[in-house]
Parts: sequence; C-alpha cells; structure tokens
Amino acid sequence: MDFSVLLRFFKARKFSYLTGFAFMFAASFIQTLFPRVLGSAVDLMKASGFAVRQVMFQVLWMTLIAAAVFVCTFLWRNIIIANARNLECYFREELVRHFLKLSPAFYNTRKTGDLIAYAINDISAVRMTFGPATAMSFNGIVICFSSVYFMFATVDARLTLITLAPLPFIILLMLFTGRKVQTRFRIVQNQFGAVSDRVQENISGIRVIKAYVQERSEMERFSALSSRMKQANLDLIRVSAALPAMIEFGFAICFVLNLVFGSRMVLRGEISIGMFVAFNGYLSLIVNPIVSIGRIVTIFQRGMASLGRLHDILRIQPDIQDLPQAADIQPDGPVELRDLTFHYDGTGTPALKDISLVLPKGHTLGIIGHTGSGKSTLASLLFRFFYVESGRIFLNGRDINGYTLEALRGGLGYVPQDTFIFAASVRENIVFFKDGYSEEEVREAARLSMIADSIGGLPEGYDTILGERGVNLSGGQKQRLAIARALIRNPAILILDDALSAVDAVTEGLILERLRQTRQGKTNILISHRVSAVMEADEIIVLDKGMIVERGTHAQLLKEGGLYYDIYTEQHEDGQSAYPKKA
Ligand SMILES: Nc1ncnc2c1ncn2[C@@H]1O[C@H](COP(=O)(O)OP(=O)(O)OP(=O)(O)O)[C@@H](O)[C@H]1O
Repeated sequence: MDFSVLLRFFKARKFSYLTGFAFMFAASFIQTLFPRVLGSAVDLMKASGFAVRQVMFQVLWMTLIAAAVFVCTFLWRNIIIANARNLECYFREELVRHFLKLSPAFYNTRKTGDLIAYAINDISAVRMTFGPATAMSFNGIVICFSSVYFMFATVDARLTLITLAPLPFIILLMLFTGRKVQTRFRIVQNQFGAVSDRVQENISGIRVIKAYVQERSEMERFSALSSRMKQANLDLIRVSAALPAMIEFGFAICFVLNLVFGSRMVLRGEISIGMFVAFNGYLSLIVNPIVSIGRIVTIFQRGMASLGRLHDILRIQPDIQDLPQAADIQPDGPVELRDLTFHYDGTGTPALKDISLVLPKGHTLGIIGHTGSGKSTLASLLFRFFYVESGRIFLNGRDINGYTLEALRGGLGYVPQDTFIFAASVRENIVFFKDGYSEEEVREAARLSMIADSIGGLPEGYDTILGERGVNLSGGQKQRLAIARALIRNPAILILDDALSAVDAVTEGLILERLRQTRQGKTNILISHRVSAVMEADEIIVLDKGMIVERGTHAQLLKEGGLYYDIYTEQHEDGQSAYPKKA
C-alpha cells in the first residue's frame, strides 16, 4: 500500500505531532502515579495515631496529579485531534485534485455515488484512524505499560501474573476478530457507494421518474439496495459489537482473581492494604485502554480498508498526461486532421474513420450529420479527452500531444452538447469562478450570446443564484449562458457542439451573426444537426458512421444532392428545396 500521501502530511507537521505526543505521554504517565499515592495515603491512615499533615501531603499530591493530567490531556487532545481534521482536509483535497486529473474514460466506468463515498466515508475512516484511534492506542500503551510496571515493581509480581493471566487470550481474540471486521467494512463501504449513487441518480432524474410514473419501482429498487446495506452493517456489527463484551468478560475474570488472591495476601500480611488498593487502582486504570482495544482495532481495520480503497483510486494514472517536452503555449489558428481513426475502449466499430481535413486560421468549419455519426467525438478529441496517437491531429502545425493539457485547453473554447450550469450566481457561471474579467466583459459576453435580456429579467440580475444544474433556467437560456462562458475567454478556436439546439431559429440566426462579427480572424467549429447553424461556414463536412461522406460549402453540398441535401430538405417545412436533387 502506498502511504506517500500520509507520509507527506506527517512530515510537514512532525513538530506539532511530537508536541502532541509529548503531552499525551505526560498525561498518561502522570495518571499512573495516582494509585500509588492513593495506596500510600490508605497505609498512612491505617497506621495507629497517623499524622494528619502527612495524609494532607498525599492529598495535595493527588490534586496536583489530577491538575497536571487535566492540562496535558487538554493540550494533546487539541493538538492531535486538530491534526486529524487537517489530515482529513488534506487527504480530501488530494483526492479531489486526483479526480480532476483523471480523464473522461475513468468516469465512463465509475459511479458518482461510489466516488462520493471515497471523498466522505473513506476519508473520515482514515481521520478516525490517525486521530482518535492513534491517540487512544498511544495513551493506552503508556498507561498499560507503566501500570503493569508499578504492579510488578511496587506491589507483587506473582499477584500481577495471576491477575493478568486472561490478557493474552483477550488480545488473541481481538486480533482474530479484527480481520473479519476489515473484510466486512469493505462490503459496507461498497454498499454505501451503491446507495448514494442511487439517491444521486433519483434526485437528478426526478423529472423523468415522475413523468414515467416510476416512483414505486424506483422505491422498490432503492429498498432492495438499502436492505443490502443494512444487512452488510448488521454483519459488521455482529463481529465488532461482540468484541467489547468479550473483553469486559475477560476483565471480570481478572478482578475476581485479584479479589481472591490479593485479599488472601493482605490477610497473610504479604502486602499492605494500601498496596492492595493501589493494585486495584492500576487494574481499573488498564481496563479502559484494553476495553477500547476492541474499538481501536475496529477503527484501525476500517481505516486500513479505507486506505486500501483510497490507494486503489489514487494509484490510477490519468491516461492522458503532459509529455515531458510538451509546449506550454496556447494553440492558435489552423486545425489539421490526418487520417484520424478513433475507437472508444471496448468497442469494435470506430467512432471516427479516416478523417482528414485542414481548417485554416480564421475560418469556420461546420460539422453536420445524423445522431451517432461522430460529431461530438471529433470535438472531444481536439481537447484530448481521449487518447489519440501522435501524427493525427495538429493545431498550429504542432501535434496535439505536444501541448500541455492546460495550454491546449486554454486555447480552446468549448460549449458541450450537455451544458452544465453550476449552483452559483449568473456572473460566476459566466466567468467560471475566475477573477480578472471586468463587468463590461461579462455584459458583452452575455450580449453576444443573446442572454443579456433574460438575465435582466432575473430577480437579482447577474447576482441571481441559479439552482443546481440551472434548474431555474430554460434549456435555451442554459445554452446561451454556456456560450457566454466560452465567449468571454475569447478563445483562438471556438467549438460549439450542438450548442444552439434549444434556441429558436431567429435567436440562433442572431447569435451566429454576432459570432461572425466578433470572431473575425479566429477559428470556429460549429457542430449541429441543423443546416441553419452551419450553412454560413467556410467549409462544411458531413459525417456518417464516423466518416466524412461529403464536404464543401452550403451551395456546393446542395448541388451535390447527397446526404446534406437530404438533411436540408428534411428540415424545410414543405420538404421543397430551391435545389432539385440530382438524378
Ligand atoms: N464514451 C463513449 N464510450 C463508448 N462509445 C461512445 C462514447 N461516446 C460516444 N460513443 C459512441 O460513438 C459514436 C459517435 O458518438 P458521438 O457522440 O460522437 O455522435 P454524435 O454525432 O455527436 O451524436 P449526437 O448528434 O447524437 O450527439 C456513437 O456510436 C456512440 O454510441
């Protein structure tokens, strides 16, 4: 297992940890002085004609011990528990940083709920392990060792051995049970992932569920999952709950042995009554740490299971990374594709086949084709969302793999087919949480994308907080807001992937006209099902089953009378075209 994330954290905070452990050591050790002083006080009081001053002195000792334990405990708890919270925060940030690095191919095979479980449950289990559980173990070890030492050294070795005889059995039992806890906890975590995934899907798909009256069947599916999770938890509890009970039973035997043999030694005068009291005090002191071993083992086992799960995720290398010599300059201008063929993992048929094209700087390319013809795939390859071998895609004459991801994507503006609106203000959605854009720039981007009037109608204009995924906007408004987000960056190459599908024809025409005016000299790629969105492009390619089947200008393609012509005629009300189809 790779502990590098943990080690980095501990290294950075070693002084804080050392201070915390020093106070913890002091608190635990000082605590074990108490039974000795109590025993001495009892012996003093038992002696005939005892000196009150001496007893008062012992009482003062006990008060000082209690005060020192209080101060040291307060300090170590603050330091160690605060560090555990810092660890949790650090680990979660590392995980999310890793999630952000992973490419779309990773998310194709993972479920959201499961990934949420990593960020919440697993990290919390790691915090518990390296916070409370580590503190409890250290504290317990110091208390047990010093108590047993005092029992041996200052009371009686034989009595100590007899009384503590059940301890090895208790420890073996704990080790045996711990392994089972770890296995069962992994199952619980997986079930938790499945349940949260279902809840998440139900909430995001609530409209579809209602429209199809699927509430009952969804509830049944959810109940089945929830019961499975309950069962996994019950299986876990069955093992983990038995442990403390068994340990307490073991200790009850220790106390009985102590009572039988210790009292006999007092009666025989082998040990004083004060020593017997001190011995009992030590025995009581070690009960808590040893009873907590059950809890500690459970927490450790859970923590280790979670650490294993986190490790499995963290070691996944993003399949798309910067090459060592990658250029950190943003691409600009011409786009060239040479014989590009692309398969999605695990699919037999290529999503794109033998695609070659040259799009000069400042030109607009239109891509049209039926659903599933490969249009969005082409766009996502320009962003290196998926791996493409070198020698296939060139931007500005440089192979796409020769750019750093940040520079490459920084030079491209993208409005994907499924626009994503964040639960934030309209302004934040346009600037995308980046500082540095002026109010004028925000308003200009909104004007260009024809969303300014709609924003004016919102209760707080640009400061209106939008619902999750933009639920309080229409489909067309969401698309226009997403276009504003791309336009404010003024990218060298702008790609609109069916980004006007939900706006009416007049608005679409107005947006395209504004784009033509403002993006003079810049490169644009317009992907659409609709002829109206691409007809003004300098060149249009028609995709069918991943291949370019036609290319040319609008007029040329209509004259050809092929697929483009068919799409055009399908989309004009009366099915009539000014261009008669070629025989
Ligand atoms: N993540 C993926 N994994 C596997 N196959 C995929 C994936 N995304 C798309 N495909 C497949 O690749 C082919 C091209 O899909 P693509 O999304 O590029 O089509 P499109 O032309 O953009 O369609 P639409 O107009 O409906 O958006 C389709 O057969 C599709 O099923």
